[in-house]
Amino acid sequence: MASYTVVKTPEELEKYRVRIPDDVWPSTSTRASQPSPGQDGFFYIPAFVSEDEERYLIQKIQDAPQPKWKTLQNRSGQSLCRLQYWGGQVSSRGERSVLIPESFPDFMTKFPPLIERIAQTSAFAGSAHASPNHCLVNEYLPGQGILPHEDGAAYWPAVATVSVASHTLLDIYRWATEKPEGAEGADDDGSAQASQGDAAAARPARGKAREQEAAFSILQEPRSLLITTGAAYRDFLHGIAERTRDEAAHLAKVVNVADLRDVDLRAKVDGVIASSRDGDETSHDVLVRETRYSLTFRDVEKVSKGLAGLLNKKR
Ligand SMILES: O=C(O)CCC(=O)C(=O)O
Ligand SMILES: [Fe+2]
Repeated sequence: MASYTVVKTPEELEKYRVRIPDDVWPSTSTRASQPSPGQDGFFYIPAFVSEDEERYLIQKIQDAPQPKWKTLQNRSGQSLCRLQYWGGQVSSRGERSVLIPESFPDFMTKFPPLIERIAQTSAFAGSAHASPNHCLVNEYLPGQGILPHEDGAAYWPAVATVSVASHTLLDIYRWATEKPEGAEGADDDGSAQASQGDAAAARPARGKAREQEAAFSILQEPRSLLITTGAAYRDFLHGIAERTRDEAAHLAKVVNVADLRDVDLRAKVDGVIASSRDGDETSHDVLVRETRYSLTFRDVEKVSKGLAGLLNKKR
C-alpha cells in the first residue's frame, strides 16, 4: 500500500470535499447548487506525501541557495517571512499575469513527483495546461502568518497547497458586501490585503471590506494537500493568523476535524473543542505551531514564449 494518498479522478477527489454549511456561501456565489465532482470547493487530502518525501522536501527547501530566498516584511515592518518561487517568475501586465517559465526542480517532478500527483487529482483538468506550472514556497516561523487576501485572477481558479513540517490553520473569510446577520463588522481601511510581497499571488483587495472574523478554518496537517477550486477560490479570502499556538476558540472553527489523519491530533482537537463547549476553562490544551513550509501550486495560463521561455525549452 502506498504510504501516500493517491487521487486519480474527479470522483475520488470528491470524497475529500470539506463540508461547509450552505449558509456560509455568499448569496452572490456562482457555485452550482450541485457542484460537479471535484469542483467549486475545498478538498482536504491528508498524507498526500509520505514521511520520507516530507523529510526530503524540507531538506531541499532549506538547502536552497541563498539567492533563491526572497525576504518580505509585513506591514509593520516586522516578522520577516521568506519565500521561494519555482517554475518561473510571474510578471503582471495590467490585469493579465504572464509566466516567464523555468523548469521545476527534481524535488517537485521526480521525488516526490508532486506536479504529476497534483495533475492526477484532476483539480487542474480545465486549466490551460491541465497541471500547475508555478509554485510558491512559503516559510512560516511560529508567530508568522499571512493577512487575509484572495489569490485573484492571475491564475486559473485553483490552488493546491502541500504543507510540511507543521500544522497550521487556514482561516477563511467572506467579503462584507451584504453584512449577513452576526457579522462582526468589517475592515473599512482596506486592510484586507496581503502582508507579503507576492503581488500576483496575494492580490490586494482595496476598497472592499471583509468580515473581521473568519467564517471557518481548515486545519492543515503536515504532509496534507489542500485544493481550492472554482467558486471556493473566487468567493472567499484566506489568511493565516500570526500566532505561535492555536487555542480552543481557534480550533472551534475548524470544519475538517473528522478528516484529520493523525488520530492523536484529532482526539486532541476534539477534546479541546468539547471542553470549551462545556465551559471547561481548565483545559489549556493547545496546538503549538512549529516552523511550517507550504508549497502552493497554481497554473498561470499565459506563458511567455520570449527569449527566456525559448532558452528554457532547450535545456
Ligand atoms: O501558506 C499557505 O498555506 C497560504 C499561502 C497563500 O495564501 C499564498 O501564498 O497566496
Ligand atoms: Fe493565497
